Amino acid sequence: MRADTGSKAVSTARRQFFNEGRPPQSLVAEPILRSWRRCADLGLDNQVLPSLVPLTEGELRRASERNERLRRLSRPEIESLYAEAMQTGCVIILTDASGLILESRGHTAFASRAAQVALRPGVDWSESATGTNAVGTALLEGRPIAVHGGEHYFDPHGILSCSAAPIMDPFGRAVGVLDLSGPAAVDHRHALGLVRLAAEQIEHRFFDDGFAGLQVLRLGADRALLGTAREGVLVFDDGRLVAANRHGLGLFGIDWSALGTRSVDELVERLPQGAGIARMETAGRGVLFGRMDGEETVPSRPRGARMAPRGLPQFGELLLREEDERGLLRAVKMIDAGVPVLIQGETGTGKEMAAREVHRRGPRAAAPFVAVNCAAIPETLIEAELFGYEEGAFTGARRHGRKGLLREAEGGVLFLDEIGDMPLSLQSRLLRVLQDREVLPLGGGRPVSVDFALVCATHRHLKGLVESGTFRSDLYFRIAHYTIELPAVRDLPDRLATVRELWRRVARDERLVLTAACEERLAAYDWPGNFRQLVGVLRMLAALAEPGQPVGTDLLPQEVSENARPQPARAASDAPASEPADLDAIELAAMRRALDAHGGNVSKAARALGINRSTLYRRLLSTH
Ligand SMILES: Nc1ncnc2c1ncn2[C@@H]1O[C@H](COP(=O)(O)OP(=O)(O)OP(=O)(O)O)[C@@H](O)[C@H]1O
Repeated sequence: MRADTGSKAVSTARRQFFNEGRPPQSLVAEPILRSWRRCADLGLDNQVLPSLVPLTEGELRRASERNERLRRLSRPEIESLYAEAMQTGCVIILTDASGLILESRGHTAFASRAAQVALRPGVDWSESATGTNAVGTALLEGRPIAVHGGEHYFDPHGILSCSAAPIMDPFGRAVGVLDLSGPAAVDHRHALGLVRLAAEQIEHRFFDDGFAGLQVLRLGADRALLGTAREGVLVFDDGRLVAANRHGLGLFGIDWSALGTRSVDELVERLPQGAGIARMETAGRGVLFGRMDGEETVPSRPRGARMAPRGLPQFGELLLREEDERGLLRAVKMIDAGVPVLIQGETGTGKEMAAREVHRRGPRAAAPFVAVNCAAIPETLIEAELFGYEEGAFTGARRHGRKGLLREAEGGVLFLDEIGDMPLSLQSRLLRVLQDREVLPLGGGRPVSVDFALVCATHRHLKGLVESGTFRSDLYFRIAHYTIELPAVRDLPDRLATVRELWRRVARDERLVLTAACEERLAAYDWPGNFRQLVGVLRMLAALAEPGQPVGTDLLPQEVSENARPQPARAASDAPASEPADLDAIELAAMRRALDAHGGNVSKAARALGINRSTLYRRLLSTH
């Protein structure tokens, strides 16, 4: 249990530990105290924050490249936590295995405060460099941890409240840390649960790439967990356990040290044969359900994740309107014919997802998809990033020069996100490349011919930018031959169905349900951050949900529950979601009212309604 980390208890603990040199008695949690001791042993002075010099842009880029897989697998979780971060004024941080911050996303106001205490990309947050902190301490302790305010070793870090979970690869190595950090003054009670769950999802994704030639067993005490991130995964090489996730190890009460030493028959009587789920007898752990990964039998992604939802048009994983689906199918043909595609839409409407899917379906699928966010790269660097440079082109240039992203997209698709933010000078250079199909690297050298298909995206009104003179009209006409406008969530024709489908994907457990009222509020909200924000909120609800206990409106972020536009038609209650006939809805509403009138006493409400207690229970709890 967490010790009382109220500021008074922590101040007393700090005084005892740092000023009086004696161990504080149960005023801070054991892991925090252990960490303080480690830092003191290293000779760190809690009042003097060491100067933490961030990596240079180039060094950080190389560190990011080395961690490309971690970043790729973490991206969906970071996207999902983004909504939470924006609502609670936090930032999401991804670090490498040593605690070096690779990425930080979220609330800009807090991000700039955090940067003042060096909580920003390129800085080392290992415990030995930065004292007790969620990232470094989670890495050393090997488990998720929250560090609030004064629990940080260094005094200036008292402004932070951070929750972090290490990300373990299938071989039990910590490959990074996911962290949610915010102001110490705000109560971030769900943060630790959210990062723990997100880290679990990322760890599960490590198994998606497959283990050629090895036997991958997916198992759980409940067959419904198979195919979700909560399933156990064990990988055997010639009968020996060589890789696993935490759940798989937990099912047998073993840890990572079992890798390489345990054999399959020490764990299960025999592996499931053939396709489908089998009951498995285990050595001393009762009956489990399991199935083997096989080419045709077991999809590596969660079951049903790609199933077309009833009546909702889809393009890959994107939910959209029928006309958009048709438009994107045409975009694949455009790419094939060498015509650039422009995708417009508000933030979070799936522009990048759409571009990736267009690439995946097109003739260039086997070649790279290179995404460049024109708004995220500093103006001074974007030219070098895009066009590459020769050795010694400018101070700080790499020894052997750099190829540039345009050439890295050779044969594939170049995705220029936020093209509306591209500086005018670069627009002319890009236009020249598109006309000549040649790139001239910075610092001279010979022009190099390039072959890539171009997909651009923007949330801005590009035509308006042309009219105001901030976007070149000739470039506009070059890239906007074929334009698609992705819809905002509020413009979708069936928002309830969209909410339900996204919930099905996010919850991945049929026992997790939303009440009808909750669904309706979600469908009625305007979602300025569109799908990204909606998916983020659904993930948060899924993290809080308990199987069999419908998630009600009380768990919705205030912003959503207060600003949902009232839906006409049926009166929604906080009873489990279903698609009731009107009579059902009326009946449920009556039951709700009776319950309210009797202070939640089911016996009294049943009596007032003239039905028996078990009928009322059943009716209220039924999900269909
Ligand atoms: N149409 C959609 N259907 C389902 N999920 C979506 C859709 N669009 C976006 N998402 C979700 O939102 C996240 C963000 O999507 P994406 O990055 O493609 O949006 P974007 O329009 O490129 O955003 P931005 O303009 O901010 O860069 C995705 O990871 C996904 O979870």
